Amino acid sequence: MDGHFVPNMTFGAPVVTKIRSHVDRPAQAFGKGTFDCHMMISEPKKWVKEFQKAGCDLYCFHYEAAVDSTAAESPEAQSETKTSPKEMIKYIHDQGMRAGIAIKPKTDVSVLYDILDNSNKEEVPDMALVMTVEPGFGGQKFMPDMMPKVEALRKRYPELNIEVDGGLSEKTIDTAADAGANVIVAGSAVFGAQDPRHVIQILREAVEKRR
Ligand SMILES: O=C(CO)[C@@H](O)[C@H](O)COP(=O)(O)O
Repeated sequence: MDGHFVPNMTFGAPVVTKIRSHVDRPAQAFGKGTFDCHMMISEPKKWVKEFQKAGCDLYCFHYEAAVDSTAAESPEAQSETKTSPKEMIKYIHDQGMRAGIAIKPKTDVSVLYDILDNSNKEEVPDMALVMTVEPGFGGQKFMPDMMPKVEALRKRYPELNIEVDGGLSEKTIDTAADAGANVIVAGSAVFGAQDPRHVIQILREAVEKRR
């Protein structure tokens, strides 16, 4: 979080470097030890190389940060720092990382279809993240009305990694897993638990039993 794309700030690459020094790299894609860095930032391209050096395995940027809504009306207003989603994905792949693309709650899921249907695999994301809260703060309430987006993606892309983030817990996991989510982000439910391992196990089993 950069305090600009979202109204809050979190840590950057130095903290990722430090944690990486304690966690082995995953043996395979999405394996144990995967560092999935969700970049809630306005200039996602700027930090790709730095996060790659820090030990990030999957760099997930926001669709909304990679398109410039002012460009259609006024091409000269387009910021030089904007890079299209397809270019972003290729750039992330070129740095040896997997790529994820995230959408905020107000963004229609159909914006992802063109990106996912691309025949050039270098430009296709390895994961789509459907935000189930407005990004910016942990501890918010899960938005079940985001589930049609997950269902639509799962129906159209049976093999796609579909992540959900925001308000996931033992109470909401079945709704998300039923819709087709298979990558689960949980903050409060895990870090606030007396037995975090147990919560992780519940979340993991909910996804695995639907495979
Ligand atoms: O980062 C955000 C939103 O920006 C959060 O969604 C956390 O990543 C997950 O936190 P909980 O909702 O699980 O507390």
